[in-house]
Amino acid sequence: MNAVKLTTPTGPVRATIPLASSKSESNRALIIDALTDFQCELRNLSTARDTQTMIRLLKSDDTTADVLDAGTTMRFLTAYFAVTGQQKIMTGTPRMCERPIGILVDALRTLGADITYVKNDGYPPLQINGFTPSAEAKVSIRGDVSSQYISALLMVAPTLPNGLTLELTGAIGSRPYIEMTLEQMVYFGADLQADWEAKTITVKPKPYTPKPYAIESDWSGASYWYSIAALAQDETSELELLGLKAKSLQGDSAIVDIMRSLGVESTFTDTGVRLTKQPAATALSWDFTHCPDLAQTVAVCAAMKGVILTLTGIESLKIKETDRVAALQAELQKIGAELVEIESNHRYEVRPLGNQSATLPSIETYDDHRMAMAFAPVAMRREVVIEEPGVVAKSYPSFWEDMARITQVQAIEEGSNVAG
Ligand SMILES: O=C(O)C1=C[C@@H](OP(=O)(O)O)[C@@H](O)[C@H](O)C1
Ligand SMILES: C=C(OP(=O)(O)O)C(=O)O
Repeated sequence: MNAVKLTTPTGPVRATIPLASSKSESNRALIIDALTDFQCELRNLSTARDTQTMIRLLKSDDTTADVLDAGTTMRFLTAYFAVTGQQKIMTGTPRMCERPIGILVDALRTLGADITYVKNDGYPPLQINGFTPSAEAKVSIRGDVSSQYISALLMVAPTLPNGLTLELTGAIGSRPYIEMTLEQMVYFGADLQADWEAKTITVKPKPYTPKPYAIESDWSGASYWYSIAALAQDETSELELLGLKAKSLQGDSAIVDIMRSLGVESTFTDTGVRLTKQPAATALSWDFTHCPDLAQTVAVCAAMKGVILTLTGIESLKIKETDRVAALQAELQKIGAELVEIESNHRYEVRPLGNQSATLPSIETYDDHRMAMAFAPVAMRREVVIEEPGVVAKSYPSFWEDMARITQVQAIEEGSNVAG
């Protein structure tokens, strides 16, 4: 087995963490840059595999674009290649080919794209054959499956001859990601209007203006450090996370509010944010509709702290890198907690059972970077093994190097006994 064993630190946990930059902001900036013929100067692009894959595919003349496991790369490039009239086969990992894309393909077809499915209707791989702009400039689209379809359409909208009006139907999930898209578009000169009451977004046809753009550090990646601060046993522990701003485009900056209840105080500085410890609540309810990527972090943190956590808005977790609800249910048991469904597909509860087993827990990661990083902070309370640690490369390649700043990260070779 390929794994890492994490040791429990003795004494206060103190470190300055550089963090990866946001793959969400990076991938949007890259699409907009491509639409300006690569005239923007993008600074601090993410080293995340999802972003590096986007860079590689934007430069490639290959007819097959393999996005690996990168959801934004799949959705954003499908819209970009379609409206720029490129012939491409879009594919990815087996899991990517189980993640739905029919809602985006239907919308692009309405706008004039010729797209066919290579295997299963509604799922990658897809073949993009060309684009004949239709007179239609209005599209209705569901808002409750993935906001990435909406962001993908919005970013290409200024290049359409008649612009685009999107009518969002049903509940809207991950809204801060749509707002991030709109803010980046406006920065690059887009003319648009969003009416959240009427659930309508209108984008005028108008070319983007090339400009320099600097990407912020990743708040989703920061969440693991918040969990580490919350679980650190020494009350004088202190972490500084570099490159984060109080006013962020990223909805996952909600971790500041969530972690206040779990015992972490945030102080913003000129260089980032300083985390210190404060008393924690014994129970917490949180709606993750608009910050789904934080759910695993908070669930594991609550389980280890003995906090009863009620989670709502986690339906979309089932169609991400893995079924994250099922993965959490299986792995939380190994650290003496359970994730119980209270109300069908809507309300869940993390119940810490308080019976930590003496056996060293070995956490499976299901090809999901967030499973690895969400469970790593367990090491603040007890030794833990994280299997297939390389999964972190999707969003935060230097995660284990950063972990080594605060604790011992021991690589475990294939076939060795981890029970020691
Ligand atoms: O637009 C984005 O950058 C993202 C949107 C979210 O996906 P959904 O909109 O599918 O929830 C989030 O989970 C993902 O990690 C990144
Ligand atoms: C869901 C995620 O990414 P994507 O959907 O872009 O693969 C994530 O990073 O947690």
